[in-house]
Amino acid sequence: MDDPVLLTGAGGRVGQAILRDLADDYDWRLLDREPLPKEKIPEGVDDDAVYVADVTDDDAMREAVDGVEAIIHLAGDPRPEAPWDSVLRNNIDGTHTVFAAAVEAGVKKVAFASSNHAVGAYETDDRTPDLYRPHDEYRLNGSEAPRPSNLYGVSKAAGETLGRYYHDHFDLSVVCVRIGNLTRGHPPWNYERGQAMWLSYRDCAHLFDRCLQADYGYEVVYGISDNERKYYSIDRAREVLGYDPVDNSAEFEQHPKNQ
Ligand SMILES: NC(=O)C1=CN([C@@H]2O[C@H](COP(=O)(O)OP(=O)(O)OC[C@H]3O[C@@H](n4cnc5c(N)ncnc54)[C@H](O)[C@@H]3O)[C@@H](O)[C@H]2O)C=CC1
Ligand SMILES: O=C1O[C@H](COP(=O)(O)O)[C@@H](O)[C@H](O)[C@H]1O
Repeated sequence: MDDPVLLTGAGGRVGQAILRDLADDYDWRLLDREPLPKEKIPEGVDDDAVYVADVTDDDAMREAVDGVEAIIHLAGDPRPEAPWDSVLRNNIDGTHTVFAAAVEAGVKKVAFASSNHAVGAYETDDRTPDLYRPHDEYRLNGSEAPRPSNLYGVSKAAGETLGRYYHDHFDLSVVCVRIGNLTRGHPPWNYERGQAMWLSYRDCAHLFDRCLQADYGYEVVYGISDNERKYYSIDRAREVLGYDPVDNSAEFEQHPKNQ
């Protein structure tokens, strides 16, 4: 990719996982509403490529996307318990502003950070906890309709729909990644749901790298490692994006203290 890539929410966990492995692979433009401390900015990223801005600010977003080839849009309120006023502003309005600025500037593709919480209500009482265990064969594959767990999940489903709209009407390539549970170093201990949807840092960076490199129209994929316990299929991410994860939460089943 010759032209810059804009990373919104660059100072957060997902943004930092991406930059940890891909710092040297792209001409990054980093955006976050919080000023990024030095240690969060990779060497080689100039000060003028770092934007302190809110994604709901139309003018700031217009400036940030000018000349950009692709966007990884992560900025937003990531809390499953986030209240409506926050997800409405940061997640829905912010995502609309990013997509609108993208099409106006002729950006080619946007990878949008959606969430497992867009589909959390598939985890019904009769399916759980078996759903989280290796023997269970139930799979969500990305073609199912959203069934949000909470208002945060509603905001992610809205982001996916905005992506569909901007793809269908403006030919923007959009991939919505329903990210599972990004945890550094190992999956969450004593949390079967978290182990089933674990996304390791290196698989996260690889997945978003594939989102930048692959050709697609509009896609919804799951962003998890190749966990034995999975109830999200990663087949579509493999087929369309060439995603080839290396981690599996089963390799970390026991807390080191209990081994
Ligand atoms: N960490 C995870 O396991 C998962 C994360 N996601 C999604 O991935 C994205 C990133 O999540 P994390 O890195 O975990 O969150 P985080 O809270 O660590 O990072 C989010 C970053 O976005 C910035 N931000 C928030 N609102 C903003 C706004 N209006 N304008 C500009 N910047 C803003 C924050 O300052 C922060 O640096 C979020 O959209 C979240 O919903 C989805 C599923 C799982
Ligand atoms: O979307 C998100 O999902 C993960 C996993 O959800 P959890 O309810 O099982 O913890 C969450 O950790 C993350 O903060 C959130 O953005």
